[in-house]
Amino acid sequence: MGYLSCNAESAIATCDPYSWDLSHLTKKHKKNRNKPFKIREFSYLDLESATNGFSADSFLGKGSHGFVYKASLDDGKLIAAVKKTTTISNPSNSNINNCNNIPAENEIEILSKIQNPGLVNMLGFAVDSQERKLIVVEFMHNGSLYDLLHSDGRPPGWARRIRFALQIAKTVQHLHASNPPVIHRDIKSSNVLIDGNRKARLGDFGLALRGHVEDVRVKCTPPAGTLGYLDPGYLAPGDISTKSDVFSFGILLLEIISGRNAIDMNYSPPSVVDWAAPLIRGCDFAAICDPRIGPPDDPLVIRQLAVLAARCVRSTAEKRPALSDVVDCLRVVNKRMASPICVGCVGKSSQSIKYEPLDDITEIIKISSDGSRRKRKVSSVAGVELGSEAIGESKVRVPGSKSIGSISEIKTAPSDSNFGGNQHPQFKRRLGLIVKLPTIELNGTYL
Ligand SMILES: Nc1ncnc2c1ncn2[C@@H]1O[C@H](COP(=O)(O)OP(=O)(O)OP(=O)(O)O)[C@@H](O)[C@H]1O
Repeated sequence: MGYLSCNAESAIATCDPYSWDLSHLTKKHKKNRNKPFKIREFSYLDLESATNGFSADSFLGKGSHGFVYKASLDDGKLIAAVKKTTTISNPSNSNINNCNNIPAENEIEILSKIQNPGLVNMLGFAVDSQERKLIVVEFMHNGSLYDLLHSDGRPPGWARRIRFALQIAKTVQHLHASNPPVIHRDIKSSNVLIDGNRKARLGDFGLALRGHVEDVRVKCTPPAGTLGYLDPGYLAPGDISTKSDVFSFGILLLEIISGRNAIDMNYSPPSVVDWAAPLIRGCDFAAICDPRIGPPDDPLVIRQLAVLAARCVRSTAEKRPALSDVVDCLRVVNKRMASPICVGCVGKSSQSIKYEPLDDITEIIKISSDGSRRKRKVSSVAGVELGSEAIGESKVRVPGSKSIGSISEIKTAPSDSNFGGNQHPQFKRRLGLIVKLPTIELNGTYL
């Protein structure tokens, strides 16, 4: 069994043109930075036997690029998850400057350079006889946030939801603050996994980009992401920025608050943004709360969460907050959750409370309280095929939206006068099918 042993700095020094800027790390992180992390090269046979021949019993789930299995390695001392990709590797794709790395190659390349307690870290990899990559990552004992939010089991309460949101925000902030920055591009609840300590970790770096936005490699990579979470302003390679992750995080936050899918045909409108926007604008914060748990006791908590989500999904990327601001805000909310609330507030609906203006957000909420939308475009998903799933009829639920892989296949549809004149063309074509992204236009802002 081979080992590729390196610590963060030497890994970067040897495999990468960038140097790893550690200046932003905390004392604790700095202590860990010299701790080497090992990327092991497993043999295919090891993984085959560790998963009982990739048996149904070991099967954990299916993604757009392959299957995930639970593996028992090192005589049962190491429990891991093995991601078996279905995409055959093309040797010409493994070039470090290639803009169209297949997800498995990309994930290995990025995760071999970054390790963080907030990530589903890579332990190693293997290659099968057909040159397909298998990625071995830390096993997450408590499944995905998607399953936690959308399964029939007991739904998580507010304290847990806010903790999860804060943990993920901190991890994404860390990625964005790295040198060079890492843009995840596929933040969504099925890529948030819950570990044995009930901590939310971010996984699936198949679409992630590591580099500065002006780097050729980043600049020439086609847009990618998951429908429902994808920044509507991210239409061309050059549109990429960390703010696209902020948009996806905003959708995730709305999902955490409401317990509904990013796109759900059982709701009208199906897009969580279109659905939540008028309610937040009308200060009807209770209406966006997951009905299974109702609003939090402290109405200021839901107000701050809702307004934060609204800021993250603004259509103008520059107006969205940076992840560091998101972390600050969630820290305040998290602290508030832990502190005793004012007795007089309990039981009142959030609408009956008089709010003190917080900051510029108040202005966002005031834009329209009657729910009317100027320049509004009706949002829906029509005849979209995502992986093996076909969505098109109403009453169809989208079970954990699948990533649209490095979507060189997605091309802006030919301009159509009905949808022209808008800064974000609304329609995209994927494999000949028309995909309409969920967007709202209200004088250039979402809310
Ligand atoms: N490290 C892990 N530990 C435990 N379960 C995992 C792990 N990684 C993935 N899974 C399970 O396998 C499922 C599929 O994961 P995968 O990352 O391949 O796809 P996805 O995120 O659901 O979809 P997509 O590939 O479109 O992003 C997850 O939803 C999760 O239930």
